[in-house]
Amino acid sequence: MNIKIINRSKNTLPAYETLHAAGMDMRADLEAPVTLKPLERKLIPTGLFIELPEGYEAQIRPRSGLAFKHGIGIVNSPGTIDADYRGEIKVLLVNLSAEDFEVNTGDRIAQMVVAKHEQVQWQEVEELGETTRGAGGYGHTGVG
Ligand SMILES: O=c1ccn([C@H]2C[C@H](O)[C@@H](COP(=O)(O)OP(=O)(O)OP(=O)(O)O)O2)c(=O)[nH]1
Ligand SMILES: [Mg+2]
Repeated sequence: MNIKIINRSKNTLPAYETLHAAGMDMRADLEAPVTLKPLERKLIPTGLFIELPEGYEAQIRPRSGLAFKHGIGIVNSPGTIDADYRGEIKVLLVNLSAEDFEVNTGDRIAQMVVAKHEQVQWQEVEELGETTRGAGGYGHTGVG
């Protein structure tokens, strides 16, 4: 499917890095390099603006390589880009390592997955359907 995009960044458009990749890598678009100190979070601009069709969202997800090698995560992971959002897509990185982490323009800082979603209407009732699980949760089936 085609999705309208405005690219005001210094980077090429986000792209799937492999044939069947779910996510397109997103690159930082900065005036100057940004340093994230340990436990610091910063909103990183991408210079990208998109127009998703109704019924679609874009999820901004972390990259596992950055997470594993440098402890870099996304605070609100997965970030949600609404179909009616017309602002710049930004990525809220956090440094969960003990070392400073520098972000430069062009660095692949996150990945974007475009997904379908439903919008539901509530049907308010007094009782819900019975199940074997019932209200059990938070590990009630055990760990082993
Ligand atoms: O990682 C993200 C998450 C959100 N957004 C943009 C697109 C999204 O449509 C909008 C609002 O995001 P969200 O609903 O998660 O934030 P909110 O705190 O509920 O703000 P709002 O009251 O504007 O909905 O911000 C981003 O650019 N990056
Ligand atoms: Mg919101």
